[in-house]
Amino acid sequence: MGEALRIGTRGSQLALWQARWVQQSILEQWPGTTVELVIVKTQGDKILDVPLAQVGGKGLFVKEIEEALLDGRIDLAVHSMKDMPAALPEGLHIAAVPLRENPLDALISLRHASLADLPQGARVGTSSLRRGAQLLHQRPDLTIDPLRGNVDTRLKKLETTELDAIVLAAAGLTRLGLADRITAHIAPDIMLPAVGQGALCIEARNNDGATKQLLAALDHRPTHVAITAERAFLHRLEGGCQIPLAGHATLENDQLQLTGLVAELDGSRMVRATNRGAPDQAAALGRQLAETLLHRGAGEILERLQAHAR
Ligand SMILES: NCc1[nH]cc(CCC(=O)O)c1CC(=O)O
Repeated sequence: MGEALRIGTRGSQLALWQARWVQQSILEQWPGTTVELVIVKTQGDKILDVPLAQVGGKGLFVKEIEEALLDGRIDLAVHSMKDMPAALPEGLHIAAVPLRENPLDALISLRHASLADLPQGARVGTSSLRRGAQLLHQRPDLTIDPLRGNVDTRLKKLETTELDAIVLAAAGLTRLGLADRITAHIAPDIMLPAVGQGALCIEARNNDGATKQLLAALDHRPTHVAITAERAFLHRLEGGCQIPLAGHATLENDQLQLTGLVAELDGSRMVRATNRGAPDQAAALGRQLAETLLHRGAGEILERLQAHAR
């Protein structure tokens, strides 16, 4: 191969770790390839003091990298799957989904051993509507405080503020070599993960057959199938505003199982359901689960949230 393959990534430590991991994996699969990283600065990295829900949502981290991909400044993009909106821009596709890291959320506390051990009225840091609503559903006595910034910044706030605990994705901590900071993993029946949590998304141009073929070697089919179900579920429910929404699929013994939920911001209502089916029906399974939730009251929750956002 003549020219270098350019991987586009954000500049955060976690994003760089993920991009380097993809770079290594490409080199292992295709020795002799030249692969370089191109750091793309995004608005999301510049605005760190405002809740993500107020500054344009999660698409913020992704859009500018996708523009670089569409412009041909990079050949592939590496994202956290969790940060990907359900719809991709015209001309781009998910070329590979590597093996998923631990998908669960983690509680980090300097003084308490688990969520159940937090004292009455404890303060928990998270800016995620999904985490806040599920925490309050389980423990209405808790106070949820906003918490943004990269993983290091958030961990530091545990030491410098009055927070009793914070919640972060186990995957990000593990990748950064910080798994020893995890106090307890939170079981999915208490804290259902975000759609895509723990997985990577490798995105490429539809018209770039060579890169597509090269990246196919990095795909982990069971993870990709689970992600397909989760993202079809997301696609039906994702609207104009941020909502407390979670979705997690697993593939075991060739059976796909998808659980999803939509909650009220304060956790007072939660609509949750599980759907099972064949892996080749992943997208249909996700759409069906969304319809089930809408029928069971998620529609009213979404309408109220949308009215609230206007
Ligand atoms: N919200 C930001 C974000 N996007 C991806 C991860 C890392 C975990 C993952 O890849 O799912 C994180 C940090 C976190 O939620 O703790």
